[in-house]
Amino acid sequence: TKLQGIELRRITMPLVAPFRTSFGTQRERDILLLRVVTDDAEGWGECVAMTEPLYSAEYVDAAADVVRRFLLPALVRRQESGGGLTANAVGHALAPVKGHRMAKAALEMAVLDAELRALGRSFATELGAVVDRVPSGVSVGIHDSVPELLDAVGGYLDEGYVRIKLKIEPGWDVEPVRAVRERFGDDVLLQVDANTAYTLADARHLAQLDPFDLLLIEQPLEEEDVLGHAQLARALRTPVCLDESIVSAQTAAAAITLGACSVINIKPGRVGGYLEARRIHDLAVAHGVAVWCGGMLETGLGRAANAALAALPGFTLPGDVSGSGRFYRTDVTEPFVLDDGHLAVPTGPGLGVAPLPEVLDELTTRTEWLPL
Ligand SMILES: O=C(O)CCC(=O)N[C@@H](C(=O)O)c1ccccc1
Repeated sequence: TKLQGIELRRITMPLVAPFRTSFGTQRERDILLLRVVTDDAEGWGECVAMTEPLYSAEYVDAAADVVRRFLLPALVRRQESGGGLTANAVGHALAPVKGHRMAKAALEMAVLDAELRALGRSFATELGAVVDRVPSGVSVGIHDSVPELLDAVGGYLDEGYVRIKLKIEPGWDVEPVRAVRERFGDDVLLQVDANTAYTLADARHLAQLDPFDLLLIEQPLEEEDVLGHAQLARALRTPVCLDESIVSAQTAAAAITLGACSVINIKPGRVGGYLEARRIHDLAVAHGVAVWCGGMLETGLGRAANAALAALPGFTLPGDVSGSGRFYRTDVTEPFVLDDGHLAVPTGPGLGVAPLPEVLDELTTRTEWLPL
């Protein structure tokens, strides 16, 4: 397919409630969307980078800049050298640029969406989905008090979410977990996410979570401390899951081999795209490591692609693939709505969803057309 140009579009979406994690509180999302126009179709990509580099080194202004100055020219060079621009070729064409995986993922996603729409094939079919609906877990932020947390958890369980993930940090960990277990019982699927907030010195403290039968503890240590996670895993009964540390199939292989994790949270943006996400899935399955699909407060565009990914056979744990209403009053696409604790995997060509023009225009803060 021949690329004609790319639109960079920034939208601002207010969150239905502040979302507090160990690295900060978010009240709105400033999102970069890419619209790729080819001879045959157009495709949408969503960059999951946040406004500030607090989750990882990427941030949305840098993503827009690296697309404009380095990633798009790399695609132009590839196209001018006669190489067809399929999604499979995008990763290779962008490889000389170091890092910026969320920006690369958004670009690959848009090219893949255009390619699949032209072929009339869904993301689910392309990626290898084996189910048509996926179980929805929900991520619950840090609250000001345990009663407020319990109200939030009760609300999500009433909505039908099949798994609860609690954000934790030093000073907000054992007590909220114990309170959730006491109020909602031992059968609720429950896990925690530290977003790198602890150190190895906290091992004995984190072992106090072992009696609560958690599915996993996610990314307790800093992203580069793979060996530390291997040591911590030996000190805990709760399975260790990695998020920020896993940026590629190569780092996933190393983490698994070093015993740093027994579960992996796959986020396509963090690893450079949906094709690399599938490689990590395949690798994890080969090693008997469970994977689940993480979330970055995506709009319905990223949510559609995540639901397709979460339908692959190795995604044996419920992911953070929540309904649109978890974060947004109005989604940029038709909203994803929980049905008996599950989301339907889109079946249409490409993402199977597209922005609603009037909503998109209302949310747009900036748009920029880059011709090739
Ligand atoms: O369901 C969702 O989309 C959010 C899930 C979630 O908690 N995401 C966290 C995370 O650390 O995984 C996050 C949110 C925003 C930005 C970075 C990270």
